[in-house]
Amino acid sequence: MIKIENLIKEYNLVEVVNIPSLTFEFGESIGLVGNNGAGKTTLFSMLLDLIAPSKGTIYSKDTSVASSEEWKSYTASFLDETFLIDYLTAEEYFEFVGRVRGVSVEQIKSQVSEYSSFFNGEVLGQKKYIRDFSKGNQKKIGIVGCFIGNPELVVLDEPFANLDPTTQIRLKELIRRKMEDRKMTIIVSSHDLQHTFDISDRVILMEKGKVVKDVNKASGSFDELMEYFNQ
Ligand SMILES: Nc1ncnc2c1ncn2[C@@H]1O[C@H](COP(=O)(O)OP(=O)(O)OP(=O)(O)O)[C@@H](O)[C@H]1O
Repeated sequence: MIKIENLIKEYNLVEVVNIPSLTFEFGESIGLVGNNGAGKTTLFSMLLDLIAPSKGTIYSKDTSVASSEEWKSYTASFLDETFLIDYLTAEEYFEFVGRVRGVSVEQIKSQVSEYSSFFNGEVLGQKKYIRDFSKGNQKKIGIVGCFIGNPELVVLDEPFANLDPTTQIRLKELIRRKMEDRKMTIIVSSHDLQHTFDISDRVILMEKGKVVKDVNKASGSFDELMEYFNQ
């Protein structure tokens, strides 16, 4: 579904991403891990055409994301709270996102209601603007907004950060449920190795802009990744 070719991003002549070749298959759940500054967010930003690569191309369904808008119709992402519209209530935001994705108001309401346990009573019916929610609840709104309309590709940057332990566990269940029928590709970056391993078919480890490990959960082991971080 996603094909990365000869991708380089430089800032001030320093390479922060250098990925010669990488593919993500449709229906895969991919975890992206790596220490601070490894290049995870920069990679996501290029995948979502928020920044331009210095060299190379990212293809989504064989079309370059930098030269077409086609991928936007089946892709949803939440990198941080700047992706939200903070002067809307949560309900207004979901309605806005749903309308953009061609989902009817009734369907939006019904889809959003599926996440009531994830929201834990703190998001719906609060009569407050997104900017007035806590960071964790803003994150919940952003994550659920991604799933409205069941896009084919979901990109989440550090979705576990700022969430309380109960919500982290519920998020893992939610992602696993979403992946059950393999009709979605999910790419998640995280500093939480255990959570990443729990929800991913494949874990990719980045270091200084490069992919240094690409572990398939079926054949690789969690210990293999832990060893890297224990050095
Ligand atoms: N606009 C920019 N100008 C200069 N350097 C940048 C810019 N954006 C990112 N970088 C650098 O690129 C490198 C990769 O940053 P990036 O945010 O992608 O890492 P990350 O893996 O997401 O890190 P973290 O886990 O801390 O969020 C870092 O060294 C960062 O300082």
